[in-house]
Amino acid sequence: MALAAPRTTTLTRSLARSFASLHNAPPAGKSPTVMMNMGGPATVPETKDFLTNLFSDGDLIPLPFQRFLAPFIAHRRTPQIEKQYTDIGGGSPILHYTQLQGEGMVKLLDELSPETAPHKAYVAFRYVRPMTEATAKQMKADGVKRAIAFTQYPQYSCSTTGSSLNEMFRRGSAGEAGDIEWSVIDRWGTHPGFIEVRLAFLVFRPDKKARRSSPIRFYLCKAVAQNIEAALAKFPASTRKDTVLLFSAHSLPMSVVNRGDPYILEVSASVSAVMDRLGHSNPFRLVWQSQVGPSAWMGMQTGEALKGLARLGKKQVVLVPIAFTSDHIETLYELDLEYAEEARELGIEVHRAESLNESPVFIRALADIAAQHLKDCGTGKGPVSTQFGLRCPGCKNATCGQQKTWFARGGR
Ligand SMILES: C=CC1=C(C)c2cc3[nH]c(cc4nc(cc5[nH]c(cc1n2)c(C)c5CCC(=O)O)C(CCC(=O)O)=C4C)c(C)c3C=C
Ligand code: FES
Ligand SMILES: [Fe+2]
Repeated sequence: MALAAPRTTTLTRSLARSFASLHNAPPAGKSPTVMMNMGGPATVPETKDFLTNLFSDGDLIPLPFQRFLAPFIAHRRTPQIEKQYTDIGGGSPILHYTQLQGEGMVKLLDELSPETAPHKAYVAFRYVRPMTEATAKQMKADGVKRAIAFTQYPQYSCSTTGSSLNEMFRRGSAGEAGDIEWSVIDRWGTHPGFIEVRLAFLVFRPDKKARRSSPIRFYLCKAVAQNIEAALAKFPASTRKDTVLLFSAHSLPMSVVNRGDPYILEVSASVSAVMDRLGHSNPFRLVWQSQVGPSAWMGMQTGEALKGLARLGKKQVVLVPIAFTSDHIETLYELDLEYAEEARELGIEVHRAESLNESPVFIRALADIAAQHLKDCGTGKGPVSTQFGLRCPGCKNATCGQQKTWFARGGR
């Protein structure tokens, strides 16, 4: 079902997924926006609940006797993961950055899309507070009538974005979020940008070169590329060009890849776009990290790749997290503490490209993506993308089908 032109407004966005609302402003005249993501334990004692919720999610990890096995596995894994969260400063910063990005985004959105202003960001996490259920109830209490489910995972996987949308579908179709008209921003790893919206900004940019190049095509990639350039600058100018860019993304089990999940392709497309933006200044590879459990996962593994590069005589590496927009245990612990240290022992100098975190370029990109989405909805392009409608050819999960139909009808 196509959405009508945005008359009033409610928008809600956040990081991993968000929801924006349009037509009728809620009672206080606010325009709610929700941002959705997996979340991480903000404090160490929340680790066990986080892991229990994560291992209970059949869309992420289908387990036999899941209700019993999930708490058991979580209990066994908790001490090790608690130690990791302690080592990175006492918890995951995902909530902090998601709130910050959401607030920054809606401020810009008020300027970019005044006809749907004022906008407000909600956060809906999958495994920790604020959980999707609680956010849905809050939106109902706030009287939200129109919302955008805005994934904060740039690249789509059914185990991440798909799982969050399934959960919002379960809550929404049960009436827990109230009577909301939904639309979805489902992926944006190489978002084409918003030519019209960007134009004013580009005209006033001091950087004339950028004005005629293509920041409007790869604005997100520009944000990533800036952080790579900053990391590259830490190497001596004489050897900088020999530095290997090692893009590292969370891996996927091969069972997920082999049922036709789009994530691997989409992460690859992001890497390709970033390298285009960098003018292919350096050699690069895309590798995969954070495998869990004994099954086969997508490789090559990041740790093995570093060992291989050392064997091949490489002396300089920039590690680039490419599939998540803020710091988390995989960047702060696995990349910074584990892999970087191992690499140094192997004789490689390693610097990590910073995560997007508070990057104003990135927050601007989020606002552009939402503004363009609202505009598209207003011109009858419909509440979901064309790609969103296609299930994985190997999908046997009935909820995926119901969820896609429900969102394609605007949450009806
Ligand atoms: C794009 C990002 C991610 C994908 C894809 C993904 C798939 C995926 N993850 C697991 C299992 C675990 N993931 C865990 C933590 C975790 N995962 C991501 C991102 C993606 N996961 C992040 C950002 C985090 C950390 C959150 C934080 O620190 O704030 C964990 C918990 C940690 C641990 O026990 O090692 C598990 C377990 C699977 C099975 C999977 C694909 C099916
Ligand atoms: S697993 Fe991909 S659509 Fe169901
Ligand atoms: Fe994960």
